Amino acid sequence: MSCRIAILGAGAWGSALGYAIRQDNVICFWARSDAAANKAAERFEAQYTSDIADALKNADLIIIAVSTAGFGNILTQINCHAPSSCPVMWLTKGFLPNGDRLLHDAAAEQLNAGACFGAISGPSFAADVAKGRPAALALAVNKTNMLEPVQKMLHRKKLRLYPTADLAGVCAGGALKNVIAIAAGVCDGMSLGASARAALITRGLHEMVMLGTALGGNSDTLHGIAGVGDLLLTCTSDLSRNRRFGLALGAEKELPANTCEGVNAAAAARRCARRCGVESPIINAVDDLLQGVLSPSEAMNKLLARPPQFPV
Ligand SMILES: NC(=O)c1ccc[n+]([C@@H]2O[C@H](COP(=O)([O-])OP(=O)(O)OC[C@H]3O[C@@H](n4cnc5c(N)ncnc54)[C@H](O)[C@@H]3O)[C@@H](O)[C@H]2O)c1
Ligand SMILES: O=P(O)(O)OC[C@H](O)CO
Repeated sequence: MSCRIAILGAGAWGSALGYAIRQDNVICFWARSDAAANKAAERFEAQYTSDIADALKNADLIIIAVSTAGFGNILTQINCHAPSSCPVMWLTKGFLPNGDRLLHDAAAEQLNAGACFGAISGPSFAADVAKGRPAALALAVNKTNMLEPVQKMLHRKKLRLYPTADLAGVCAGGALKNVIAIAAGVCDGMSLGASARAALITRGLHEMVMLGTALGGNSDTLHGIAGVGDLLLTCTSDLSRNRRFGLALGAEKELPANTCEGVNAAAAARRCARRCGVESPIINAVDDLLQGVLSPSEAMNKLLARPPQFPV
C-alpha cells in the first residue's frame, strides 16, 4: 500500500532519504521558500511545496529534515497542521538551540499529548544514500507498538533500519558524536597523527557513553550503529562537515559555513555534563576552542596534562 510521507526540509539529507524511499510511497517535500522548493525539485520527481500545511495534509508519516535551528518551530507547525495520529520522525541530530534539550525532550514537551515520535539516526552520508549505496540506521520511537509500522514504510534493502525503543540513546549518540568529530578534525588539522586520533576517538566514545547514559540512553545503543557506528564515520571521513570544521579549526584556517551541528552541541553537551556530574574533558576542550578560550595547542596540552584513568 502506498503511503504519503511529508519530508519537512529539502536539504542534503532530507532529499537523499526521500530519494531512497520514493518507491511505493508518495513523497511531499516542504522547503522554506518557493525558490528552495524549485531548486530541490531539480533533484528528482516528487511533490514540492513551500506551504507547510499543504505538505502535512493527509500525511501517513512526517519526517523532519531541517537542522536543529528550525526544529522547534517545525514542531509547532506540526501541532497546528498535521493529522494527530500521524507519527513524527526526524533525521536531525543535535540539541535544541539555546539550552541543553535533546530533540526527543523537545518533542515530548512541544507535540500534542499522545503523539508518536522518534528518530532515525546512524552512520549515513547524504552523498552515499543519494547514490543508492547501502547504509544502516537506528529507528527509535517513543511508542514501541509503532516501531514495526514505521519500519515497514521506510526499510529498504540498501537502507536498513534497526528498530529500538531507546530513543534517548539514539538521540544522545547522534548529537554527541558530532562534537567528538570536531575534536578528531582538530587533531588531524594539527597533524598529531593517527595514534592520537585513535586515542581521542576512544576517549570520546567514553564521554559519549557516560553522558549518553546519564541522559537516559542505554550503553548498548551508544556502542551500536547510532553511537560508535556514527562516531567512526564522522571522525574518519572528510565527507563529514563536523570533521572538516575541526580540520580547519586545528589548522587555524578559515572555518567552513556549512551546517555543523557539533558547534551548538558542544556548548549544550558541556552544560548537560556539568548538570549530570559527568566528566567531559574532550567536549569541554572543543567548546573552549569554539569559544576562543583556548588555542588548539593549549587545548591539546590541557588534555595531555590529565592523569591517565581507567577504563581506557
Ligand atoms: N547531510 C548528511 O549526510 C546528514 C546525515 C545524517 C543526518 N544529518 C542531519 O540532518 C540535519 C539536516 O542536515 P542536512 O545535511 O540536510 O543540512 P542542509 O544544510 O543540507 O539542510 C538543512 C535544511 O534545514 C533548513 N533549515 C535550516 N534552518 C532552518 C530554520 N531555522 N527553519 C526552517 N528550516 C531550516 C534548510 O532550509 C535546509 O532545507 C542535520 O541535523 C544533520 O546533522 C545530515
Ligand atoms: O556531515 P556531518 O558531520 O554533519 O555528518 C553527517 C551524518 O551525521 C553522518 O552520519
